[in-house]
Amino acid sequence: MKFFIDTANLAHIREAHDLGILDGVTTNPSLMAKEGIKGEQATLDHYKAICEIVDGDISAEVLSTDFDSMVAEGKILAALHPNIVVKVPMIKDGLKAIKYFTDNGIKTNCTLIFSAGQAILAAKAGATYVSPFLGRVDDIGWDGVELIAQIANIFAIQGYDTQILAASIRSSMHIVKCAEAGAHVCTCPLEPILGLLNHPLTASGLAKFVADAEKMKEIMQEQA
Ligand SMILES: O=P(O)(O)OC[C@H]1O[C@](O)(CO)[C@@H](O)[C@@H]1O
Repeated sequence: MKFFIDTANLAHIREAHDLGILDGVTTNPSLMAKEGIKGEQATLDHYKAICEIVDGDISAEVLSTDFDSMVAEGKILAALHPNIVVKVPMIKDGLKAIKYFTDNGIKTNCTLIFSAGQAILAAKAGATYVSPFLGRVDDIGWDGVELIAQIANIFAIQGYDTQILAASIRSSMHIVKCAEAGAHVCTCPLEPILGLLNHPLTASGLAKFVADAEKMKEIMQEQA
């Protein structure tokens, strides 16, 4: 499973990149706004800055919701860098835009996926990625991981090339569950990724190793 970071924060992107486990980045208008990015040129410049840090797929979302405007916006985004993936919402015009981009060699990420039916439509239109929103499905009392597993099963049976990008991930355990359920990619903020590092037995085991190493150093100094 690939790891994408879900943020527009350049420091967090650098930190995840420096861990050596980062395969790409996803952003959305809310995440861009959180970083204070306003206006078209500032937005395009920010995407370019992200592309300079990470050599992997970078999702950049269109803001409009009609076919012609989405195509126009997507072309501008895709022209920024070969790694840009145009993120398009799961609506009727979005589906048509995905087909258009696919036919013109532009990668897409179909966002706002909440059902297997929506994932099938996006795959049929040729989306590079579908983004089921696992956390938001959990929020309404349904099972987000089960949705990922259902889509993974359907895509395997049908032989779809579209990759499942598990989104709206809220915890380290969500990441592990997505890997088990067959997601090709998970995208989440830095914290759940860093959370995977932690285990109390690792912490107590390391404390003992460090203490014993100190004792060994003291003995070696005494003997020197
Ligand atoms: O429910 P949340 O935490 O706002 O997450 C929404 C998700 O939507 C996305 O836009 C999908 O890629 C991600 O940026 C994010 O994972």
